Amino acid sequence: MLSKAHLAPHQTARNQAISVEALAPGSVVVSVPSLVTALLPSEKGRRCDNCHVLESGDIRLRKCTGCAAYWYCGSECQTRQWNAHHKRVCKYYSSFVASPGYQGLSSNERVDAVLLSHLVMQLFPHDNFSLQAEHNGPLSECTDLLKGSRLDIRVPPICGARSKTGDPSCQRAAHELFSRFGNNNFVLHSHLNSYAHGMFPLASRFFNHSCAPNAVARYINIVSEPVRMEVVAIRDIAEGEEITIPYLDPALPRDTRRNALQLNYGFTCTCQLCSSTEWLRSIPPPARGSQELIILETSLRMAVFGRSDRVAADVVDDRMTHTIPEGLGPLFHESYLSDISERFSKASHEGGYAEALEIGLTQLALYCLVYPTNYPQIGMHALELAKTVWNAMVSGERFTDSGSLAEDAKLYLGIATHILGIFGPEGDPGGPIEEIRVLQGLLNSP
Ligand SMILES: C[S@@+](CC[C@H](N)C(=O)[O-])C[C@H]1O[C@@H](n2cnc3c(N)ncnc32)[C@H](O)[C@@H]1O
Repeated sequence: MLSKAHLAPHQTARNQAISVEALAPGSVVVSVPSLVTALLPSEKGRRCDNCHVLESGDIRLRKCTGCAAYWYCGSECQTRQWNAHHKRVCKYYSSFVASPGYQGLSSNERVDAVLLSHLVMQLFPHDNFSLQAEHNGPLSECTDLLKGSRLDIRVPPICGARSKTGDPSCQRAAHELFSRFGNNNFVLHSHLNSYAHGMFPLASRFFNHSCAPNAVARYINIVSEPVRMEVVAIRDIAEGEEITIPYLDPALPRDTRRNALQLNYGFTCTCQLCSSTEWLRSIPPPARGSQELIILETSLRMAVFGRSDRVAADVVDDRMTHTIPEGLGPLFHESYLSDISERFSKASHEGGYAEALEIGLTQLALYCLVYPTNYPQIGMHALELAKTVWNAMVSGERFTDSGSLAEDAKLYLGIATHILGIFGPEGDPGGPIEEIRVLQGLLNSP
């Protein structure tokens, strides 16, 4: 039992997390430390390998002199990780990453190979790879997790003394643990950008998936402490209601989500988004710039904002429920969202602000339909729009209705403030909440 949720039986998922009290948006349902993590290769040397804080003016990272591949913010983190698993990894790490077995893996698989190595070395410190776990210990927490449904898993090589890792009992233990990776592990993020993979067995044990979740995960980095995962309510959750989180991006097309959930987790999603969009077929959108596409995009903005040229402040009203109008099906094809995201990003960074603001508004309308209310990505996009409006205001680019630009910026900033305020700060210092504060100052200055 967690303080705000308890486990109850679930028809198909074994168990589910049920709220023991009414929760308001922004409430932290659970805060749990990581059992084990591994940084993405791009983050090595930028973050402490143990607590994952970023190098900064105040924090200087020092290399492990043994392997020259792990970095620490101080002796506390270095000692903790040494005792947890690094003393059994350090000597073998450089030959491990140069080995054909590791080199043949994709970048995600490489992170999981390192994560598995950390886990095995941590759980079996005396090379007794017995799976007979102590009740309530970390090994039993791991083996208590449901196994994934994939039959084709290929257990990656693990880093450590060859005489130990090649031992059949070690291989068996690695297989048992790895068979739970795909459907239980998490990708850690800071300001919604991924930086590591990690295991949080207690959170895995509790939270089922929904494409229309009422909670999301955020990650908290504190110097010299294990990264914490917090599950935060994004809307009102009633006492007795199931608390769910998204296992994948709900903005992915319905078929893509369903295939991925079936393949990796072995279930068919029956959430409100999946069941209300059964009619959606994969129809490609009309060509970019065509009249048909302009009509569809205008209808989309009308459906969400009640007008096509401007955002409506009440898109963040928790009582608003948006249903996807049937005629807009082609805008939910997988090529469309990636196309407009790319066009918005290009136009908002390179100028051509009028175009950026129109595409960005359409993207916001799409997000309001596919994401649940207060989903952090809606807030992040509203912030990008507010910044783009600000850039447009100071660029000197001429707009037919430039008088409303400052008002638009405030509307977008209001949406970002509301949603990202509920999500709260995550990961590294600065980030969107700081950007909102700066932009608010600029907009309010005379
Ligand atoms: C991280 S675990 C979630 C906790 C799990 N219910 C338990 O009792 O341990 C993930 C597994 O739960 C099940 N699951 C999660 N969400 C589900 C859903 N919406 N419908 C059916 N099964 C689900 C799947 O078996 C999936 O592989």
